[in-house]
Amino acid sequence: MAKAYDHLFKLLLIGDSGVGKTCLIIRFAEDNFTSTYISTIGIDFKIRTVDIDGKKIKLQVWDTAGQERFKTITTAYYRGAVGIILVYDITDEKSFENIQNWMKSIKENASAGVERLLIGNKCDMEGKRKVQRDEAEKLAKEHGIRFFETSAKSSVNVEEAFSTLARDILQKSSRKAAPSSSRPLLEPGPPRKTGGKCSLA
Ligand SMILES: Nc1nc2c(ncn2[C@@H]2O[C@H](COP(=O)(O)OP(=O)(O)OP(=O)(O)O)[C@@H](O)[C@H]2O)c(=O)[nH]1
Repeated sequence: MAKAYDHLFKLLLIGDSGVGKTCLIIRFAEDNFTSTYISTIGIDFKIRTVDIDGKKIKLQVWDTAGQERFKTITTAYYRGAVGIILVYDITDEKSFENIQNWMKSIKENASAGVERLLIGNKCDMEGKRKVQRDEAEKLAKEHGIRFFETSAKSSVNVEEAFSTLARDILQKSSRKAAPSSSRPLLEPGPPRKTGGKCSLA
């Protein structure tokens, strides 16, 4: 029987407790949202297969608990991920400041070539915004990664963020598989654009 997918990518979402990691995954995998907050215990995952540039990509998306007490369990999952999404909440300054710590955690625990992406979630709450978009853009640029403002609630940029990460991983893996005359894996890629403006002002 033909394989149901061409590639399997393991993705991981990390970030402070309450920023919306679970909701982003539920929006992406099930196109659903609930405002009831049930904090993740340890780790969980959901699956969705997407079509990227004619390839079937099965995304296994791991949801980690943001609470400090689960750190030993969650960091054990970093190593197997090919992509990590760092999430903060645009209405919570502290969650943005902590992105530096989450970056450090990736450096300490993830595989060297892991593809990263930064998300500022809850962009439907413009009136309560504490983190300016340009601050986050600057941070993303410093780390050479892409950035999206999303809303799991209003379904803004969620699809775009996940498929952009999947596409970047796919392109990286095909460059890796290509003959040595092609661009080396570690050479910086083309300038990285950040995601479109969160349309909910
Ligand atoms: N307004 C708004 N609320 C959101 C959004 N995403 C999540 N929330 C709410 O924020 C709260 C926390 O969401 P979760 O997805 O459980 O947060 P988490 O990051 O998984 O939290 P932990 O499991 O504790 O790490 C819930 O009450 C959600 O309904 C969003 O895009 N907009």
